Amino acid sequence: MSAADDLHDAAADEMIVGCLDLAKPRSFFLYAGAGSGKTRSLVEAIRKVCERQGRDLSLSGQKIGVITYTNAACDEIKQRLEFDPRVEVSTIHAFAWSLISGYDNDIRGWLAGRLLQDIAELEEAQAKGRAGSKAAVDRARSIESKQHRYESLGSIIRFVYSPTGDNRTRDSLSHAEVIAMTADFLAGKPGLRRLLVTRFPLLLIDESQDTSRQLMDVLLDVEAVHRERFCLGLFGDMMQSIYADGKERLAEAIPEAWARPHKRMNHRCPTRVVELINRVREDGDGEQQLPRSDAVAGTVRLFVAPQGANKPETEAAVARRMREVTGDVAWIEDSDATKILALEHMMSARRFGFDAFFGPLYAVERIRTSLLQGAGAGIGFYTREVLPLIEALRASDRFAIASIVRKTSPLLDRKSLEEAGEDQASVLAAAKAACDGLLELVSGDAVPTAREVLRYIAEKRLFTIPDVLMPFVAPDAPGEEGAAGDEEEEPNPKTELGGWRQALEASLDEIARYDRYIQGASSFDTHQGVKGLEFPRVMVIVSDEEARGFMFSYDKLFGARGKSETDLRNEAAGKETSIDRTRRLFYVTCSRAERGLAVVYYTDAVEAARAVVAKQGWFSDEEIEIIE
Ligand SMILES: Nc1ncnc2c1ncn2[C@@H]1O[C@H](COP(=O)(O)OP(=O)(O)OP(=O)(O)O)[C@@H](O)[C@H]1O
Repeated sequence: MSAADDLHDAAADEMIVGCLDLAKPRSFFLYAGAGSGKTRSLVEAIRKVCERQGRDLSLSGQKIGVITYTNAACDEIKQRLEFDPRVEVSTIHAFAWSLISGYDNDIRGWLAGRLLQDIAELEEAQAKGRAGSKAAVDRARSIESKQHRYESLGSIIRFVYSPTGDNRTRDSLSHAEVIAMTADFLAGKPGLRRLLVTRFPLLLIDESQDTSRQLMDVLLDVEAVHRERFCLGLFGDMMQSIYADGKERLAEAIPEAWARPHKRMNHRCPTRVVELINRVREDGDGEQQLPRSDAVAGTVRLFVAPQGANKPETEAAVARRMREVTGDVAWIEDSDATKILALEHMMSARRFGFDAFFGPLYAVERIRTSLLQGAGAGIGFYTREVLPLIEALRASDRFAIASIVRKTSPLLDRKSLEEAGEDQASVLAAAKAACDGLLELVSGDAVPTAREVLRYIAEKRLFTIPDVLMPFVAPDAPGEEGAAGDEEEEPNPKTELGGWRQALEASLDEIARYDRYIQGASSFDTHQGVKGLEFPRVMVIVSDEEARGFMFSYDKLFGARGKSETDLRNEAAGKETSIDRTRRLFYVTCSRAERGLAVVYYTDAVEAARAVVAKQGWFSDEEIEIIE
């Protein structure tokens, strides 16, 4: 270990600690690339503040607030701070809810307005659409469900929300609602702003490049109004902004008055990888990093393969070649030791066989982020209730079965048991019969579709059906499917309803595979899944054809294809282009590597691609190989 390297960016850390002064707070925006130890800086700065001003915090009952991107990051930081009670670490959702929970009348009013607006929009679409079509039936059901929720608002005394779990009952709020509501309340209620800055005079946000733009905008406003007594500290890296709901051009929105600490050393990557990511970043914001003086040299290779190649075989050949080049046998002998990163989720979905479920939902912009996080009531219904129950049933794990069913099944809720009175045995028998039937349904030769399972569960009342899935509980009325040749109005696949309608036709197995993927339990992953993580060996798969090319283009990033008219238009208007997005994805994935990095580039014209990549200079001639 080189102590000088450890201390290379000490000035930035000192600046951050200086900003976190309760008596004279100053907001800051940390500028630092991959592997620069941002999380470490955050934890160390908080430790110092607690040492110096912890007593003041305890006396005033104030706290240092830390907002993380994932629950895993939240737990990690809490642990590293030894669960210090003066620090409140939470995800953005939990943080937002901690601010607004209890304001039930305001929540009711906000929801009423939102539901009426949604209903009006659906009715307008209904008036324009074709009566009797699938889309019209879905819309009618959605209107009915929203109307029902609207009517029940008056009877709700206390709204509930669970940042980690799933909201199911009529008094519960969704993730998106809590975020939108908090942003609106903070914007319109000066009292709530004051409460925020009094409770959390120091508020730090990790991965701020991907924090919901609605909340980021309003927090920047709060900071501007309460600058004298509030420090907003933003940690993150704009080059690693990979979710669509983050605030674009956050760095440019930072006020002059803020401090801008800067970290330059990369503590994670080998020298060769640092060189590569510096080149990738050159045309982005130009930020350049230094490798540690004790960093290993590391190995980087770009393998060019034809688009029509057998992909699993090609990738196995790449691993063999990496073993040869590096002498590191783990490339092939330990399949879990290499992280294979598809830059686009659909590529993973096709490889793992969960695309029929994932594809239609992924196409719906509004729910994309929660889909990738495995969140949302519809997803949770399957991944946190149905699948665990089936697993427990298959294992005949009576304890697990009972605990899952007891937790959320309406069959066994207090009301049902009370109503049954003396006859509770029959209620339990009904639950058992429902479980046995479910096991039978999923044990046949043909795996049932997600919708078949949904309908079974609704019929037996085994679990409460979340609102989003309610329209699919009843069978489609005759004619809804649309006779052959009939020009029925198709449900709009861009809507949540249209997405779910298609996704539910996938087999239940697909949802199980989707779940494993989202949990990071496979050796495959993507940039989203590996955010903040590091691995010894990384294989990055890039393939425009597979990635469908509408959001990203590696051919353009590597220079094999010219910019489109849209790219040029966006560039001229100062807007983000597909090349910018692709560059950030590539940066995130490459910068995870601690030793070896293999990039597998599938393309139509192998020789031509090799020539342009060599000309671009990111990889040397020796580092580029063609795999036939
Ligand atoms: N000052 C330091 N001295 C030694 N090691 C460090 C230092 N700072 C960070 N590290 C190590 O470098 C690696 C990267 O740190 P960390 O994950 O905090 O970086 P990051 O900036 O959050 O990365 P990214 O943005 O790429 O996710 C970790 O293994 C961490 O332990």
